[in-house]
Amino acid sequence: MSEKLEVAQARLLNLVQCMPKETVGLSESWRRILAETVLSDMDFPPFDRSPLDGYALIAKEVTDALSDNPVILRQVDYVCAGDTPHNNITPGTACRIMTGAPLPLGATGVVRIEDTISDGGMITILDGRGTEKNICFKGEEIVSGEEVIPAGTMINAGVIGMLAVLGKAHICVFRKPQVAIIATGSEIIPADLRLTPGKIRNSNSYMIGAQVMDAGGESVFMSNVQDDADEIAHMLEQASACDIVITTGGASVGDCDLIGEAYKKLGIELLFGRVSIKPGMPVMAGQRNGKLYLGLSGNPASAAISFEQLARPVLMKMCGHKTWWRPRIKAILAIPFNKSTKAKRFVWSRCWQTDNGILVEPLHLQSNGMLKSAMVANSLIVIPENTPPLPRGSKVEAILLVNAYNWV
Ligand SMILES: Nc1nc2c(c(=O)[nH]1)N[C@H]1C(S)=C(S)[C@@H](COP(=O)(O)OP(=O)(O)OC[C@H]3O[C@@H](n4cnc5c(N)ncnc54)[C@H](O)[C@@H]3O)O[C@H]1N2
Ligand code: MOO
Repeated sequence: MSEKLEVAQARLLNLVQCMPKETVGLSESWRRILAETVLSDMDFPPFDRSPLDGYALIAKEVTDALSDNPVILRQVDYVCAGDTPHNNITPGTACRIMTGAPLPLGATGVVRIEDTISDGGMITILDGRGTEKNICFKGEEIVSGEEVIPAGTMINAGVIGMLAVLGKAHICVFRKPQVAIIATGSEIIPADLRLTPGKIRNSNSYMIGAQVMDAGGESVFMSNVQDDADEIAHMLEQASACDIVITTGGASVGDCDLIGEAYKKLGIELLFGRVSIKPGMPVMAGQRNGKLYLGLSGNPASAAISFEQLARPVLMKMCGHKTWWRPRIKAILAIPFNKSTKAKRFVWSRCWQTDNGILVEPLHLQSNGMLKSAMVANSLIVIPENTPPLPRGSKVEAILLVNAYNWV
């Protein structure tokens, strides 16, 4: 009996929790998930500053200044970014100021350098309009005490920059789950070896390893093993120091499909043995002492889809993400999809925006042993169970193969 996908997902998600916390340096924090809410202990900017290279002055003195009606001021100071002003601005005076430098006391605006002429310490203002807007005010972005970044945020480039602004050189994040990856199959050889008759190179470990990293986990590559239940059990045991153990191959019903037998040998309790999806139906999950074991199909495209649907949400939860699911869109089939669908089907596809909505095109090669479509897909069409062939123009749902962090 095949488990329904949603039931299988719920069972796995119930089994795992968010990882413990650890502290990392800022430069190692990209793509990690914040485990603390970050407060600011200061205003930002920390002082009123100039957004321009120009002259700080009293704005209302130059409001009407134009080239045929210039205002002449006396320069009393000079301040670069990193300096502090020495003199206050009083009526009739100005301070030459650089971008990012603190505004002198008394200044209420800045005129850009291109709108001035400097001659012997006297500054002619040729255009003073809008001068009062040329100030970045203390605290205009962040006020002291503010909660700037909530726990659970994924640290993208913007967040990393903000953490530096706030002086957070070390931050508390959730540990990355370690995922052991074992390719099983007597036909499998490492990617760097010459092919001999009957053998194929192990592509699954590399592909699943990349999917693990994309979901925020750390891939631990174990040696490949032959179709031998004792050998598989031995490798599973070795791998069980990791947080999750994923195998590929041997998940179906053939004489050489021995993952189930290896689970039995180790006392791993089977959670389910098949899931009602195409591709990826042969996929098993087990648990021992609260640790999750996932047996993905050997067929690369099936393994990739099972990983997407079952392992990825689990890893997203363990990593501390608030959203475990990729974004979904409604789209229109650009070409027919001629197969009928019994079990829920995921179809590698490309979608694009048009003036009349989003169109989506199933890719040509969809076989469970092929990877060409997975290389170029930007989406997966989701076809519900018991759906007849779909004509061009049908409305379908698709999962976007992008990360949802900035989407919802
Ligand atoms: N009688 C039945 N036979 C099959 C069924 C079924 O329901 N009844 N299901 C089919 C489906 S669907 C799939 S998918 C496969 C799944 O088989 P396994 O998960 O047991 O995987 P294997 O047999 O070990 O390998 C399948 C295929 O993938 C190649 N492979 C395996 N490992 C790798 C790797 N690391 N890198 C690249 N390619 C790999 C392997 O050589 C096989 O060609 O079962 C069907 N059969
Ligand atoms: O279920 Mo198999 O994984 O169709 O391709």
